[in-house]
Amino acid sequence: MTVSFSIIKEDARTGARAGVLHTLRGDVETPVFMPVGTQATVKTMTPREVWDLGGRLILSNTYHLYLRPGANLIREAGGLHRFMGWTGPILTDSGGFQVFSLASLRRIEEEGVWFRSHIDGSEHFFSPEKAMAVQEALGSDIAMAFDQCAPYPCTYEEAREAMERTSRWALRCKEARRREDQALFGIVQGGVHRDLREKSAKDLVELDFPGYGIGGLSVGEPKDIMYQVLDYTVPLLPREKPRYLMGVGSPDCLLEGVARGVDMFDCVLPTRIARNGTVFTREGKLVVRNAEYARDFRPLDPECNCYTCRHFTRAYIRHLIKANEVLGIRLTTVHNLHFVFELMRNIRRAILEGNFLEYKVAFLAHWNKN
Ligand SMILES: CNc1nc2c(CCNCc3ccccc3)c3nc(N)[nH]c(=O)c3cc2[nH]1
Ligand SMILES: [Zn+2]
Repeated sequence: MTVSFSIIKEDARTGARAGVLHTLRGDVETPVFMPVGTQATVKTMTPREVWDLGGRLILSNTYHLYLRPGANLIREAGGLHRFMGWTGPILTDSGGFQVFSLASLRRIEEEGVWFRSHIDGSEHFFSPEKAMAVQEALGSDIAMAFDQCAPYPCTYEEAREAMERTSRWALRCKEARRREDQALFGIVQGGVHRDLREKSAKDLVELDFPGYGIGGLSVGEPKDIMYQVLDYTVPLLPREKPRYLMGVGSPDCLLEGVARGVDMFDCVLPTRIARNGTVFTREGKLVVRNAEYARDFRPLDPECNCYTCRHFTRAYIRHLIKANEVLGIRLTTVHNLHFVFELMRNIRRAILEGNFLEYKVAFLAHWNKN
């Protein structure tokens, strides 16, 4: 068995659950936030630092690694784990989303997608079979099906076509599998249309995947629309399988997603905003590069006990960032990753202790203060 899921505790008043994702490279406590390692690195962090902060399952990307350095090179290196020095489990996204969002799209056909590389403009073809071959060369523990994520907004017809193609491609991905040591998760599409989401979930559940991605969200729709779609989509998925809300999210979205029964999340936000000098605090975001912090000798977040907050001040970190010193964005990244991992630890503890709803209300009261 490659990946299995155990539910430890289900919250009595919300859809939240605390669980364990069992993988061949170790167990992962859920709800889990997966830091994004787009180009085989969680930017500015060593694998040891990601692990020490609490990272257990990281995300990488088929599209990026296929283009550079190439799937065959990574296969020759012994696979992605050895190539990047990460011994824990890795989940790879199929590239479906990146081809549609990053590459200059050429043509979508039933067979697959022609696109131009965002790196050098060279022309490439991706299909469900190709996406599976690349993910098997990378050797990730969890591969995502090659899907078509409809943009937001889009017409009902566009959402229906993308959803139906995603279902057909999910079957092709499942049939293209060769590795026994890699799990394949299907991805539910259907835009913001309940009937399309129901059909998508039905198609994918019939294929009996070990876990399910919820795609097509966090693509520009208002947050309350995303929450509404989750309200009716999560219950369509098997209770005993993990649900992965793709591309989400900020602390408030993590809490709202957990409350609706989501187990897995990934988002570039914590690491991306860190690189432009913005950090998470209990009271919301803080843009430490702003002039107001030039003589502020407090830690980024007085309530945080991360390495950055225990040793450095806002004034020092602001100076480093203004001076383009690499240490600056390393320190903000350490803090943001600690913040999100600590949030997920607190969420899981609250579910186990039966006070998740109180924790969520209290956290959001501070988070939305300004
Ligand atoms: C940000 N909002 C959002 N992200 C979505 C993604 C990508 C998730 N993040 C993967 C990643 C991997 C490495 C580097 C960077 C990102 C999706 N992926 C797929 N396959 N399908 C989706 O519908 C889909 C929808 C999304 N919405
Ligand atoms: Zn901190």
